[in-house]
Amino acid sequence: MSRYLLAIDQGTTSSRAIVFDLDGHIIASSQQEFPQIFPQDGWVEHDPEIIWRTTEETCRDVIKKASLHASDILSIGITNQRETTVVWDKETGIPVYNAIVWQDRRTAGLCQKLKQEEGLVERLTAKTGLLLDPYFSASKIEWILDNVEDARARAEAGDLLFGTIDTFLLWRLTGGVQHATDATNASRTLLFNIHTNEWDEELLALFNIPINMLPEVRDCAADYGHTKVDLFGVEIPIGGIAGDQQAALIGQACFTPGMAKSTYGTGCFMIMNTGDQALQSKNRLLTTIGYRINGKTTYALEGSIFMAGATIQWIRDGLQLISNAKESQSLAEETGADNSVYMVPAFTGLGAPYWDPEARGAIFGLARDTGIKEIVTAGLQSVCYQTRDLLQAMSQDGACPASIRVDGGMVVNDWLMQFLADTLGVTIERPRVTETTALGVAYLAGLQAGVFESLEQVADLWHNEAKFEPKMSECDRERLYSGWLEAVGKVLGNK
Ligand SMILES: Nc1ncnc2c1ncn2[C@@H]1O[C@H](COP(=O)(O)OP(=O)(O)O)[C@@H](O)[C@H]1O
Ligand SMILES: O=P(O)(O)OC[C@H](O)CO
Repeated sequence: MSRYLLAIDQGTTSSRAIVFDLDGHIIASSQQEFPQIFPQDGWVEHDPEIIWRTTEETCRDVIKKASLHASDILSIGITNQRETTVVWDKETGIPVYNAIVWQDRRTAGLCQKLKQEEGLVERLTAKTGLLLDPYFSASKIEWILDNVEDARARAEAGDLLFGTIDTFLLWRLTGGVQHATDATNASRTLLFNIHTNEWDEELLALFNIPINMLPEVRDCAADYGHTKVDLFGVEIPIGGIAGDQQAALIGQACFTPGMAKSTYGTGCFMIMNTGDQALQSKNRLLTTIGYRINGKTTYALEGSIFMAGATIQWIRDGLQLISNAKESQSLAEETGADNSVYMVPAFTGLGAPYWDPEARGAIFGLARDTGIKEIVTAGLQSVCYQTRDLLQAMSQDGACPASIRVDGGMVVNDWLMQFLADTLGVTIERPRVTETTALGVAYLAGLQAGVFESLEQVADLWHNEAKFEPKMSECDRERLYSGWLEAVGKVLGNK
């Protein structure tokens, strides 16, 4: 009998496949990192064939590692790096260009031009909950159609399809049968009206995108078809899709308005459940679809930071100050929290609440005795200060979480978690399973397969592993944070 759920977690730096049992325990996992492509300053691409290959290989590998047969998998869930855009040929399935990654800023000029139109930004925000920024898919699709030879003509003739990574993988997994996405991924395109749950014709016209390129939008737990038989030897149903940050909201069981999670992977994304209310931020946070289940939309408020773990990767690979990310913890322990070096990792601009695609990174406060450990610590601290920026913005919007559930690759770092609690003045809760993104979409696949009856049943499976309470004095907290605000001010003013 089938007793397992398989989650595909296609992230920015790696593809992962994880097998869970029906109580949400990890049975086996397989992961492959893949290359980032940086063709020009501010451009970030992935090779979609490598995304597909690593996904396929990790799925096969994890089934083998778990000593299972593919027929033991009850249902598959797909979760993905979100706004990343792929356009491919409907007949051949071959992408016409590399995937343009969410971090890519090449369309900053285009967005800037559109911003001149009176009232447009307000209208766009009212419909989509987002801002007019290169982060989202719309301007990336337009760029591909305008810059790849014949792409526009082929798109208009109905020969090209667009998808975020979930949609591209679904297309490949089902052998070109399913061209669909879920409401959370659709809500990140800047083309989807989050109130009516429909693609928006005005926005499609604005970005010159033919509607026939777009996938059908379904609930997060829905029938997404099944894998083609020659992939794993049997057809496996696909029952869940959600963008990775929304999947983490589900994996963290944040099902009640006011509950919040913050994920620390390549970037950092803090999301708070706002229930059936699409709360519009006055502080440049995003209103987004948290999940849509049984046709009912739950909204969320989101703060997105582009550089979290990627800052540590840069310190490791770019500066070569450390040989692995783990070393950052002992170096920070040596330095201590009271570090007068500040790093503003605006390598691809600044996200929420600043939204400045032109900003670039800087390190401030260097002294004669500054060494590797202070710079590495400043990298870790930048992640916490940026989270505080988000929390302040949320509080000013009247959304104030009492505690924050954390997950993602960075949260194994205890020093970072304590400094986060100190910087925010809020309790940080780390769950037993920190692979919450994969877990969330496994839950969705399980809901669709009838393993779980309700979200309440899923919530009972969440368990705390560690709690970090704020210990720093108010005075130190504010002093250190004001140093950060000063540093960010210089970056924003220095263009
Ligand atoms: N002990 C650690 N301390 C700080 N950062 C870490 C640590 N371990 C991993 N990281 C960072 O976490 C990130 C990986 O997290 P992950 O959730 O796998 O990312 P993604 O899903 O975005 O690919 C990397 O950027 C890495 O630098
Ligand atoms: O790949 P991650 O985990 O850094 O997540 C990327 C986000 O979905 C981008 O919005």
